Amino acid sequence: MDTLRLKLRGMSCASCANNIHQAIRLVPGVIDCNVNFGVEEVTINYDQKSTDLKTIQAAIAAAGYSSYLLQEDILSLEDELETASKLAQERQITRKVIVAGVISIIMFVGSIPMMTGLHLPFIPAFLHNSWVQLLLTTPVQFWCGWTFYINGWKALKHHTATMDTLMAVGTSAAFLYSVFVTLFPGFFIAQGLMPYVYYEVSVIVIALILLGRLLEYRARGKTSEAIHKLIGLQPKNARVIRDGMEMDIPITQVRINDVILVRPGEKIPVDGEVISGSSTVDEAMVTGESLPVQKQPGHEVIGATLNKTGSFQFRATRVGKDTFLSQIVKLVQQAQGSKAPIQRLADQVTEWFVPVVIAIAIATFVIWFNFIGNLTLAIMTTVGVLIIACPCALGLATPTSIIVGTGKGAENGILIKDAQSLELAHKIQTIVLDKTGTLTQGNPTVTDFVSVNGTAHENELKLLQLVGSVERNSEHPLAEAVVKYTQSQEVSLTHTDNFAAVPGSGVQAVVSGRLVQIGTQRWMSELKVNTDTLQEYKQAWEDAGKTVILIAVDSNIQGIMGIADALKPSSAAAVKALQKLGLEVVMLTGDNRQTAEAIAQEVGIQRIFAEVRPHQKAAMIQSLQAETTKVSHPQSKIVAMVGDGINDAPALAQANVGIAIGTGTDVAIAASDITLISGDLQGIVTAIQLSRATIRNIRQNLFFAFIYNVIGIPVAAGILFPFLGWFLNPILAGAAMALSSVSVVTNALRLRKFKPKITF
Ligand SMILES: Nc1ncnc2c1ncn2[C@@H]1O[C@H](COP(=O)(O)OP(=O)(O)OP(=O)(O)O)[C@@H](O)[C@H]1O
Ligand SMILES: [Cu+]
Ligand SMILES: [Mg+2]
Repeated sequence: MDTLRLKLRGMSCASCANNIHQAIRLVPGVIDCNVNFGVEEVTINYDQKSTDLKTIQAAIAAAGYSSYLLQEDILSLEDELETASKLAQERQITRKVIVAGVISIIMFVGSIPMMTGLHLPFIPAFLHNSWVQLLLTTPVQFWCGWTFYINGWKALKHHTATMDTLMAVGTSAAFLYSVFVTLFPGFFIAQGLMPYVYYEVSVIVIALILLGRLLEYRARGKTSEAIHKLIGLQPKNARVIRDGMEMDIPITQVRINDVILVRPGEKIPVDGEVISGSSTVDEAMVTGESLPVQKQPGHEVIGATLNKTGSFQFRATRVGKDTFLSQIVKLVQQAQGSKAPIQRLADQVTEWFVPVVIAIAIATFVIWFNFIGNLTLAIMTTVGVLIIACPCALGLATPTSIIVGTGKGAENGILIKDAQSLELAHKIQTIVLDKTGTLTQGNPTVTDFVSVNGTAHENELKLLQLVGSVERNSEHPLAEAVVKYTQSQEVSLTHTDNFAAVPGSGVQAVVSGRLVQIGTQRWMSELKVNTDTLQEYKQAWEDAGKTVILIAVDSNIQGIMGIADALKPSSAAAVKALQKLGLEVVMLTGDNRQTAEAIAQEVGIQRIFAEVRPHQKAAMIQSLQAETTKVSHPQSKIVAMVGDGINDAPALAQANVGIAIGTGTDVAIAASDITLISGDLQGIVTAIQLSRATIRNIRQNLFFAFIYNVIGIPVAAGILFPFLGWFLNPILAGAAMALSSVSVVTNALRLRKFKPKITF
């Protein structure tokens, strides 16, 4: 299966998105596709054996829309041609709005004496002549309103209808009716009807709808502000040292392994590893981490972050579309193009909307004309229904909020994989935190070491040599800490045989013919190693929240080590904030129960699952999900898992929302639904707050979008006429339509003001 992302052109409302969706689905070999009206993009999953880009593009073209492949290098903004065509389009709409607007005003002013019955000498009477009005209306109808005809026709050819269809039919009806009255006034007089013309209906409605589109178009540009900011972070040039020469080159020419010089106050151009010099770097724009980070040789630097105090040289490790920034941008773009489950309802409504509306319009006409016999009212109510009914705001309601919400997340160092995860996050009931690397800094250090054979330096060193030699083979963070410790004691490590790691228990190997085993108390018991002599140390260290590992040589206990891993400074506050949000916070760890309890107490967690083997972690999540909230209404709980991404992957996948902690550049973005770029747990709180704010915003939008239609259609159809004597003037219907899209997008833009609330 292959995935393809195309930019789309020519959509005017959600019905268009629906049409494109249908057209692509019908291409043999397409597995599924997702058209996003908000970002004007489509994501297509297809089988590359049975179809290709050309066929799919042809299908889109046949449906009346254009498409082109998104650029490989996402960091370069849309190319100039694209920007120019966008500007030209905007200018064209603006011109039409002005023409339609000016003519609207003239016609409105011209009809004042007629409407009010006043004699106003400064308003020339000829303005109300129907032939003059016909002359004024024609350019608006057929120049300003031309796109409605074009798009309506395209849709008709595919046996569908869109907003443009409704607009074309609606305004044409008002226009043609007026032309008929202008030509044959006698026909109406003979029937006892006044020969009124309604040219201004068509003109003003076209002006309003175009104005609405223009405002919506502009506002929608602002929804992706966050991503433009991210892209704009990338510096243009890099100062590389090649063949001993310093030179400034464009960032696109930087290659892997180039040595790059960065001076104080400069942006770091690409990702890399410091080779000389030192400095502090402000990474806030990428990781969300507000404190500057110390950098020394061996440390990784992230492209687009800001160098503060010192100068240094680094070796480029990732360039172009592989940089961390590019990955973030790509991820955010994908998330913005994805569909939130909450949109399903809106989609279903849109799918049925246009045919249903046309049916209501016909019914309205038939009732007013055939049963009541009033042609004028019949025409006006039908036009009103056609104009108020457009579901365009409905198509914007969800995507615009999602675009702003995911962008806002990225600004705060929270990468959200798709709209679904963003939506689900506000429903989380239980949150499971991994201990090591999540609550703690993940920088374990050996703090205590005791050997059974007393403290004679000689004996200690001998044992350390065995321990270090074995642990050198292991990738576990604890092993790293042990090796570091042995190095600090200047023991030389030796060769080992038959190394084996027992996940969740420990490691073993043979060193100079002796079997060395290092691991948990439980494992020692399983191995029948008596550890009684060291219990006192074990108790004391575990109570202090340290991880204890025992060392056995040839099945005899030889030593014990205490390893401390400091809590992240933010952990306790974050746990408290999560509990305040009403979530149950649970700790999950492979470590010993006592150690776990000590840590849990420090951060304020009551529920602990300790000594959980790596392969059991996913099952633990499953059992938490199975816990039901109410007995009468069994509903599984929404559980989030927070882990360091790599070894917790199965648990992250099992959880409803998997949140990975990715510190610096080592992010396992793919494994999780949400990635906190900096290790700060406050990010979880922010993510949940953001999810809540976004969902609230979407609900408001859906309300705004629906309310106009729900109230507008029956009123336009004339339901109130028998009681109050009024129906919705088509002009008001046009105003309501324009207002609905604009109010939805404006409301979505309010989300830009989202700020994480830090609670203590
Ligand atoms: N390489 C090793 N050397 C010594 N002990 C080890 C090693 N690997 C695992 N252990 C022992 O097994 C225990 C469980 O390890 P595991 O990797 O499952 O969890 P963890 O990393 O300690 O904690 P968490 O689940 O919070 O990440 C460790 O606490 C340690 O006592
Ligand atoms: Cu509309
Ligand atoms: Mg671990």
